[in-house]
Amino acid sequence: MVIRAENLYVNYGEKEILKDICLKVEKGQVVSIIGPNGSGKSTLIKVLSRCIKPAKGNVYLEDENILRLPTKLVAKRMAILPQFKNTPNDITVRELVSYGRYPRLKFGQRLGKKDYEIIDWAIEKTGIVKLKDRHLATLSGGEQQRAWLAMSLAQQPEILLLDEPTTFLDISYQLEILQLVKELNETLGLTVLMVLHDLNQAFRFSDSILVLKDGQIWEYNNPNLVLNERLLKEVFNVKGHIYRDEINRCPYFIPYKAN
Ligand SMILES: Nc1ncnc2c1ncn2[C@@H]1O[C@H](COP(=O)(O)OP(=O)(O)OP(=O)(O)O)[C@@H](O)[C@H]1O
Repeated sequence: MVIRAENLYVNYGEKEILKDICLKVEKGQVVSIIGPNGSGKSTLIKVLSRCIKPAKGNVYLEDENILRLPTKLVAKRMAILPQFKNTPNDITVRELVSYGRYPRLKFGQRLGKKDYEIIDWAIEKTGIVKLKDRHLATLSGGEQQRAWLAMSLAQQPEILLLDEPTTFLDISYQLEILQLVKELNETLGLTVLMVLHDLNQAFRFSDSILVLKDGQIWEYNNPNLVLNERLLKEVFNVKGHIYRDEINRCPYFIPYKAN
């Protein structure tokens, strides 16, 4: 397996946010983290990518404790697209995407031909060729989101951690981004962990679903086993009609409010 978390606890001040999280993610899997607002999804992504330290427990990348690995090595293997990004105003899209290559450069080394080819590949893959010379600050939220994803791809990671990658995107780009993530998973063997709010998209694009409720794992299983009336009621406080999408071979539901 590529990522393993053992008995993770995360606190913010006195408040316990994540409690006793144990999970394994196998190489080449797409795992979506779902759960209500405030259930700890972003915190889990942050602790798995060592943006924050756990109060207790450990995260392993293969068999190495992530806290003991050099930052550059972690950045070579893992790219993270956070929910909130500090968007620099004065750089172009292509410059942003090029930052993805820096973990791969040696001290003092400049970007070379191969780096620029990968930068252009990432720009093309995310459909932002026409935007590449624009300043980031002039782009719409969705366009910026694709530029950030391109930067993550330029990193050529083995593991991609995405926190709500479809925020700000219209439905067409939501599907395009998720299809792209799935394609990269299938063609490059990329392991993907992402937070998704759209449950039906999570069921469609993931091998496994990790459900968080009140900072604990409520369920971690394949979409067919995760989606049921109990999930909708106990975790999301809705009712729903559950169906099967035979084209995409996944379950989906149409929700309605309980009361
Ligand atoms: N830096 C922080 N300091 C204090 N509390 C925090 C901090 N970051 C998050 N929290 C709290 O931790 C809890 C979990 O937050 P987190 O962002 O992980 O949830 P989430 O499931 O991603 O939520 P959402 O679906 O709304 O994005 C929330 O109660 C939040 O208010």
